[in-house]
Amino acid sequence: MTEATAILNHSATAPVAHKAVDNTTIVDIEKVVEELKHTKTVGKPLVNDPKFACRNVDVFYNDTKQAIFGVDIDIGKNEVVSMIGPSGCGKSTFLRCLNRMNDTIPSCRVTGSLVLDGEDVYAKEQDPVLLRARVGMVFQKPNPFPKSIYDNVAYGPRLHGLAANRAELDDIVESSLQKAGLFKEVKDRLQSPGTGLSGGQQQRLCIARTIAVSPEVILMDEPTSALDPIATATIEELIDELRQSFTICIVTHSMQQAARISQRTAYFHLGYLVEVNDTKTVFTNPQHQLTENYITGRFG
Ligand SMILES: Nc1ncnc2c1ncn2[C@@H]1O[C@H](COP(=O)(O)OP(=O)(O)OP(=O)(O)O)[C@@H](O)[C@H]1O
Repeated sequence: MTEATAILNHSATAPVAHKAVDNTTIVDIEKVVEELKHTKTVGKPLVNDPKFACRNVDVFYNDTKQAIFGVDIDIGKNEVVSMIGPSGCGKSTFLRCLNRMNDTIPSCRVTGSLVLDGEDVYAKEQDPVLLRARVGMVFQKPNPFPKSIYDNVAYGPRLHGLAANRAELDDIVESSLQKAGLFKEVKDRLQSPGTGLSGGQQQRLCIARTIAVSPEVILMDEPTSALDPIATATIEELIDELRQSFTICIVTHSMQQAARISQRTAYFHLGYLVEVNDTKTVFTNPQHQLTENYITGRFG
């Protein structure tokens, strides 16, 4: 158990002071917003030689609702960054900026700069389909295509012409299933429907499908929230292995999960990026009062 996890476990069993509604726990949202407007993100939002460099990112829905305010953050190579914060604070909205998934929401507008290995993700010449192969995404609910296990994984390589022949495609399918920790369980039924697998297996199939196009970054939006603890543990182990080859950003509601799997953790609040730091620091010595309130369960 990591120190950060131990502290979290302790706070989960500590007296639940946060449940008492008294003057110390009532949050004056307007005051908080006013403060956040004038405060820079604390901790270590930037890294040397980032994979992703995001600067002054704002996101609007319907031009009237601003969901993300001036976010500056780097995502380092081969690191897992967790994004945590209360419901509605903008974690998923920000994650979706990284591979332009927000383009699929007509009312959504993103401004600022998001640079992947020196390339502007929002440049006119950027093809979002190719971008999403480089920056893959795994969703909350496993969403295999209504196709065989084999065809789920082969879908992306076929679309992007990554295999010259059937043998190459077979190799990509097998190695992707291997990396996703699923091959042994499905090798004798590759032609069976992907939807016939258990929830945890389906999520690993979706991870295999993402890996099959050799992405550089994998975005995960609450990838284990629909899974039982055993399937969750399997995916968490997998994330740790995948970090050797990929950069990973994960949105999670589980602080224990963030503590277990990520090197840095980013705390969002009301659309502002309040704090980013080494995961251990965030959970053992948070620098911002709002982060501390959240991790000790005062709100969220
Ligand atoms: N398609 C949309 N249209 C309008 N507003 C939206 C849309 N999607 C999200 N929002 C709003 O943007 C804000 C941020 O939402 P988002 O889903 O990014 O938060 P979140 O932190 O991921 O929340 P949760 O943890 O509950 O999933 C919220 O106020 C939400 O209501």
